[in-house]
Amino acid sequence: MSTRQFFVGGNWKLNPTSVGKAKELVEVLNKAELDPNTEVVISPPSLYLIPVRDAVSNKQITISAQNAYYKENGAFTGEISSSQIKEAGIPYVILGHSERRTIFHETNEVVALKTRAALDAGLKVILCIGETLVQREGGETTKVCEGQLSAVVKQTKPEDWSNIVIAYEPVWAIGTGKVATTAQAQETHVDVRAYLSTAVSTTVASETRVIYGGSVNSGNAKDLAGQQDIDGFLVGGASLKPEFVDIINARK
Ligand SMILES: O=C(CO)COP(=O)(O)O
Repeated sequence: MSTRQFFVGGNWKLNPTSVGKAKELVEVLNKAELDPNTEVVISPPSLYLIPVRDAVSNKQITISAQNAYYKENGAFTGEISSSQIKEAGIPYVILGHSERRTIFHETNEVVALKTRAALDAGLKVILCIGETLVQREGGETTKVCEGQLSAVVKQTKPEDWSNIVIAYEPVWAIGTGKVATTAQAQETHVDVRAYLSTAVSTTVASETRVIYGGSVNSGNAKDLAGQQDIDGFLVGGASLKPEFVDIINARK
């Protein structure tokens, strides 16, 4: 097994519907017995970042924003910046989630600029990549993931990668109940490492955590977590349920 620490993130997306419910989710985690070897990160909507930060009592759990703009300040109505997130004591930001790419039209280049800005502000980045069903069926998975990564490679130096976790999230598996098979996920993770090895360095390829996202639940997490190149998960729907604890403990 590698020295890469197992990482489980809960991407709450635009959930739950009140700060009280957000605190209830935190309470479940505060009381749970979590595998001390897993890094646990929860990502509430921006408005709940600070109350959730304050509600977390288990030091093993840290917080992530779900997005950040690449400008530090200015006339950008509706945006928040990485430096504001950092100042609020939030260590992580998710960037390039497929919902941002698809619904909000974020290009590879915009995601790369956001990554650069987040790293410059001192945040750690959960960088999401992944192909659509049409792209997978067209045999383009590797090409698509490499394109998404190469835009970020252009904006970064090898040393930046210790602050990046790559989340491979095939779009066809997100929120659909169709999880990638362990073989499909493992194969793409190997391809991601092969790409990093040539585009950045062999050290970055072997040390960067590559986690999987897309319909992960307590029933499939153990099998996926047993794969050599799957270093954890980014969980959507199941991170809002008590089974999130079982996913955190998938390697226990
Ligand atoms: O998008 C995801 C995590 O970022 C995955 O969502 P689901 O776990 O709901 O499929």
